[in-house]
Amino acid sequence: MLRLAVPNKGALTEAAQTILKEAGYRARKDSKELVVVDPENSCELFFLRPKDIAVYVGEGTLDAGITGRDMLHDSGAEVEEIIPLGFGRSTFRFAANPGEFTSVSDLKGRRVATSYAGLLESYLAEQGVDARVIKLDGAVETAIRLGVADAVADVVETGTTLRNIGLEVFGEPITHSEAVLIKGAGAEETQGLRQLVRRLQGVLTARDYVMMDYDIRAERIEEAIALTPGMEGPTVSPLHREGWVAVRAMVRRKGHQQVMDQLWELGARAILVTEIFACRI
Ligand SMILES: Nc1ncnc2c1ncn2[C@@H]1O[C@H](COP(=O)(O)OP(=O)(O)OP(=O)(O)O)[C@@H](O)[C@H]1O
Ligand SMILES: O=P(O)(O)OC[C@H]1O[C@H](OP(=O)(O)OP(=O)(O)O)[C@H](O)[C@@H]1O
Ligand SMILES: [Mg+2]
Repeated sequence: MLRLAVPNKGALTEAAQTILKEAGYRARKDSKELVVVDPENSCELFFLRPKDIAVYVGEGTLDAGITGRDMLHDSGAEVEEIIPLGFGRSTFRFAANPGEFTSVSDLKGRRVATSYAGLLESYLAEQGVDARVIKLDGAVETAIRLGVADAVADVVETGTTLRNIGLEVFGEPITHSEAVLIKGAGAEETQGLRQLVRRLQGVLTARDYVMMDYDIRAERIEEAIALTPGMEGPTVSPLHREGWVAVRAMVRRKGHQQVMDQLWELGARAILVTEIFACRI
């Protein structure tokens, strides 16, 4: 039985559920369901607070989990990243009233509010800056206006929250984050976990690629293959038309319209693009 931790609340919840569903695992019926047993996949899904997930996985009570990279660093748990999952992208940054600070070294002796104290403390120590860390649970941006802190260190995605309260980022980003699949540091990858990883990689590839089919004159095939090299090499089949071949290859979704334009210029016709629903590469 694979025991997997999934965020039950917050920014990662919906996307984590979607990717697991696309990978063939059972979804929960409503947000009050805390454990879902999925006998068909020999899996139990535990819906937990995203910040607690690294702790459970690090303690070895759960085999794997989906959490944010920033959260896993913050927890200090003995876990390792298996694969990045491509959603929940954010940066973790300092912010303050405009013009007040320009770099982390300006924070010496000042108060910095955050809900990621572990991450912030280790960054400040690394930078050799002695500042006071004020631990808050959330909505930390307000701490400056309320006089509890001189600066904040928080998750920034679009920057809207900061703008709304009149704060500006300063200094280098502390870390870049996205959702990741984690397991206990040095823990053995069970058959169930290997299957989960393969399925998730399949979903990620299916999201990143499209399938492209086209017909082209045989003498232009090498130029066409240079544009659509595929994974192992494209499938080239004879066409029931003298001097023409049919080509099928996986192409990166991003930029596939440009590839179609270039193929058209080479004389390719009947260029079709279809979604890949699932795959194992
Ligand atoms: N607006 C956002 N856009 C993208 N990712 C985000 C955003 N806010 C948070 N994240 C990321 O999502 C993960 C979980 O953060 P989230 O804010 O959901 O948890 P939390 O603060 O513990 O929960 P809650 O906000 O419910 O108290 C983190 O890795 C964080 O980087
Ligand atoms: O740059 P933005 O797109 O505005 O996103 C960043 C905001 O999103 C998160 O807040 P969340 O909703 O999780 O509330 P919290 O602060 O209580 O955790 C984060 O803590 C920031 O406040
Ligand atoms: Mg939050």
